[in-house]
Amino acid sequence: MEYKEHFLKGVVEFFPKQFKDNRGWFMESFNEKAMQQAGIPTVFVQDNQSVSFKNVLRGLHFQKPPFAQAKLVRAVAGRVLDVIVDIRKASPTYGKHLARELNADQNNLLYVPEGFAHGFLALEENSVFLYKCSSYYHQESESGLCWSDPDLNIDWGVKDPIVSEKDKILPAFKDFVSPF
Ligand SMILES: Cc1cn([C@H]2C[C@H](O)[C@@H](COP(=O)(O)OP(=O)(O)O[C@H]3O[C@H](C)C(=O)[C@H](O)[C@H]3O)O2)c(=O)[nH]c1=O
Repeated sequence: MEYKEHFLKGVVEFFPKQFKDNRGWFMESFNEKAMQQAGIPTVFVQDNQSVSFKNVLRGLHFQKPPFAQAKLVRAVAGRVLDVIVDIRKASPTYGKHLARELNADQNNLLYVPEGFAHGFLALEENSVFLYKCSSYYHQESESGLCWSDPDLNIDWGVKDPIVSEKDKILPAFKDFVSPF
């Protein structure tokens, strides 16, 4: 499977080959060997799926160690703007973010290591987001950062997304002490 390493260390984007014929198309959406070839040692234990109306923004979320999660994320329907923020204190790209469109045409997948806050904006109605996690959900370990934080300076392309009450009160980056 073709892949590309991004400037944030450990972040890899995969581009599965689509086999098209007169019935439609086929692709391998996950292949452990492809992960190993990209130098990713992760074992996944949980799949998550969410459906979002257009302009829904979920994030920026992470689980604190020892329940930190690496994720392999993709849009299986619609389009999303996926954003990850490096919150690894010792990283030279601490506080920097990557924004990538994930869509059901390209079927690109993004591998997000532990130590990143993650969120996405649904660019189309009923965008279906499917992702693998390397640790189980642990509600008490959930944390996050404010999606519109001025210091993170993320251009989401929308001014007034639909955000959960929980996400509306996530902390500012300037007050943040990373657990990574
Ligand atoms: C994440 C999760 C949630 N839940 C329950 C808890 C709530 O009752 C309900 C909705 O959860 P939440 O509002 O946290 O869902 P999202 O806002 O989509 O959260 C996710 O959004 C961003 C994009 C992420 O990267 C994380 O995986 C995750 O935080 O599902 C579970 O039962 N298991 C789970 O693994």
